[in-house]
Amino acid sequence: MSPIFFILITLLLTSIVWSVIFLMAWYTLGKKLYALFWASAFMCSACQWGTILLQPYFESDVTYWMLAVSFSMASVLLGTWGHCIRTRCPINMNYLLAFAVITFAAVYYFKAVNVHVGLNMSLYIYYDIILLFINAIIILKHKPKSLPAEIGAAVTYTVCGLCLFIAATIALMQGAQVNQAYLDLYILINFITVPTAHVGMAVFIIFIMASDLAQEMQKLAMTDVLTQCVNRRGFYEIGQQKLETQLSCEQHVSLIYWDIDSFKNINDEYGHAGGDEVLIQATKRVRACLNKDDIFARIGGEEFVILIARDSELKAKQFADTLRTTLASKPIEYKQQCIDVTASFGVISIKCATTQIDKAIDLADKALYIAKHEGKNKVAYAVPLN
Ligand SMILES: Nc1nc2c(ncn2[C@@H]2O[C@H](COP(=O)(O)OP(=O)(O)OP(=O)(O)O)[C@@H](O)[C@H]2O)c(=O)[nH]1
Repeated sequence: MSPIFFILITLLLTSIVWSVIFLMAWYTLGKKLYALFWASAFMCSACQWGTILLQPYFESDVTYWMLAVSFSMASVLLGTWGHCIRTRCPINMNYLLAFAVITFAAVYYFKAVNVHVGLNMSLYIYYDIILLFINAIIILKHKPKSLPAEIGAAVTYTVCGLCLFIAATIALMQGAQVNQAYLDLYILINFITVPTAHVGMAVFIIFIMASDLAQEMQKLAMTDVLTQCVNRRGFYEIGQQKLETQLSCEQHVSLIYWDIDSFKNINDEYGHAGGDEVLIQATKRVRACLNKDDIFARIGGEEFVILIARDSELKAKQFADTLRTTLASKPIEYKQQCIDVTASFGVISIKCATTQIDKAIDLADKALYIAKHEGKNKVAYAVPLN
């Protein structure tokens, strides 16, 4: 029996296994739609290898070829669709579908109407190659800093695309009729690279899903459930890093420590649920005033810190007063009742990138203590940390 038969059997079985794995990943890892697309992509791949294995049983060579071609194109298209969904890439899938239909029609034309072996063997592979390159770009471009799994997947897609490009070009070089020498070379390159690329792509996609999950978990571990702010642990982890980057970008950095005034009284008057609602609404109001890069953390019951960077020292200093007036501007509604809320603020300017964030928090906390002692609903400034 030809070794190609065994390679095809291996490809068929591994495609089925990958499809089942992606189906299970869809079920267990939060029913992400893109996992379903990848499961279908590998199922189409299995159908493609199955069709090739069953070639001797087809009465019409055109039917056999067009079926194998459609499974190959569907597999790459569904895989790409999955990546587009995961990365929220704005590519209009209708264009890729239309491109697939045109390629399919062209392959049919050169297979059944005006026979040209080189073209009917290579055109659909060129379609697959273009999609593989698109995949690599989508995966790398959607975030400023790609995950190692994404880099690995993009490299695998690119290498696979390049190998297929060589194989397709050799197939095309046959011209209108079969050329045995080119055909043998095509088969050699194809069957050396396809199994490795196949396994490589599947493993990297699984690795991407695991990395996404790890990132989600890490985000959850650093998020306060009630207010959706960063929690104490998260602030210590990202605050220091942020401080260094912002100061190196010549930004003016301030740390604001604030605390809702007489929160115990709010709890006593409106109950714990009322207190929780105040925390939620107050943080929403504050968040609406922040820039995208500011870090907003809840580090205690009704105590928060914000690390901001502004292009002038005055803006960075005055920002706490904007927050104070915003919070006090109107009462918070809770069960048809109005709760007046104010907060006190301690602010410290940080000028040196090596400043330890916990030292800055300590000094801002001392300033907050002064604001409380001066009658609450106030902003107090600590001596800047040089
Ligand atoms: N509703 C609610 N209350 C909380 C939460 N965490 C802490 N608290 C309450 O917040 C209150 C904080 O009270 P204090 O530390 O005395 O502070 P305060 O009443 O705001 O007084 P000042 O800070 O001096 O203005 C306590 O009664 C805590 O039980 C929470 O997640 N939800």
